[in-house]
Amino acid sequence: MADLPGIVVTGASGRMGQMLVRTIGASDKARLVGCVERSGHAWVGRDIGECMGGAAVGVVVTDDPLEAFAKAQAVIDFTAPAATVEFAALAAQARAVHVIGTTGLEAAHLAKIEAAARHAVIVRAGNMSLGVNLLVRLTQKIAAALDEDWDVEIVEAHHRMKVDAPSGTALMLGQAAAEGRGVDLEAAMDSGRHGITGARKRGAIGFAAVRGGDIVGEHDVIFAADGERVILRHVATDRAIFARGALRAAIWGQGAKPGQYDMMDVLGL
Ligand SMILES: NC(=O)c1ccc[n+]([C@@H]2O[C@H](COP(=O)([O-])OP(=O)(O)OC[C@H]3O[C@@H](n4cnc5c(N)ncnc54)[C@H](O)[C@@H]3O)[C@@H](O)[C@H]2O)c1
Ligand SMILES: O=C(O)C1=N[C@H](C(=O)O)CCC1
Repeated sequence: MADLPGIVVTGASGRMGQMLVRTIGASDKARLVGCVERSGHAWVGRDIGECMGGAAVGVVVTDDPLEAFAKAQAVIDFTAPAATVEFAALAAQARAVHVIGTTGLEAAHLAKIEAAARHAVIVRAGNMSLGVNLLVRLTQKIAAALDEDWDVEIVEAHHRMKVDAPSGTALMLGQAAAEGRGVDLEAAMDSGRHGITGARKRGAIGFAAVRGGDIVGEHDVIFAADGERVILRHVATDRAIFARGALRAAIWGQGAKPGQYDMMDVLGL
């Protein structure tokens, strides 16, 4: 047991944090060695098992990430952009693999993560599920096969608490469509239409976001031409798919050289 990779979960009280604690607890390939929450959070100083309504598991939630990371071989991080940037530097200092699921990262955040990856293994993906990563590959292939008579639209739906849009997954799918077509996503992106928008620009890659209720995550990639449509769809019904992917990435990262990787590397897609 002691030779299994030790994992720290950041944002342990969150929707993904709790799912990760359960997934690692049930795994025979890794062990939970730490849980981090923000300072002032009611769970800090308490056993994570009891916080989640069960028996004590011997892991006390801390607000000191460096102390927690020092005991770990990997950090799994589904929190918020500012926290993730801080954790990237600390995980590199502790020589722990950093698995980043956090979305909504902007250019300045990504530059700091890239800097940390010079000294450490970082696996980052806007979606850690096998199904979505397959969909990304399919999107790239279909976009490469179809010309600009086929309009690409990405429609995503998530729960009412999600704070970023387009979703990380939608951006991965948009990037795949842009790569398939050999264009730059930033130049082709048309997101959040409103008002008198004018007719659709040829070659645009459109994004639309739905937010409501407890939707775990749904993504459609629509290729629409005159007279026909191709629609690729992924529907997540359980956050366990993201947690399983993240744990697989943490274990895979143990043998890797410093650098930044994604789930395509982990899954061999
Ligand atoms: N990549 C994927 O597969 C995937 C899947 C699901 C969610 N996500 C992303 O993961 C992130 C979290 O999603 P969620 O639904 O769990 O959100 P959430 O709001 O339920 O959880 C976030 C947690 O992070 C904690 N946190 C914030 N700042 C912190 C800090 N400085 N130190 C320690 N903890 C801190 C919060 O207190 C909270 O408990 C979002 O960016 C979301 O888009 C990614
Ligand atoms: O619940 C979320 O938030 C999710 N975020 C990821 C995204 O932004 O695509 C993955 C799906 C769930």
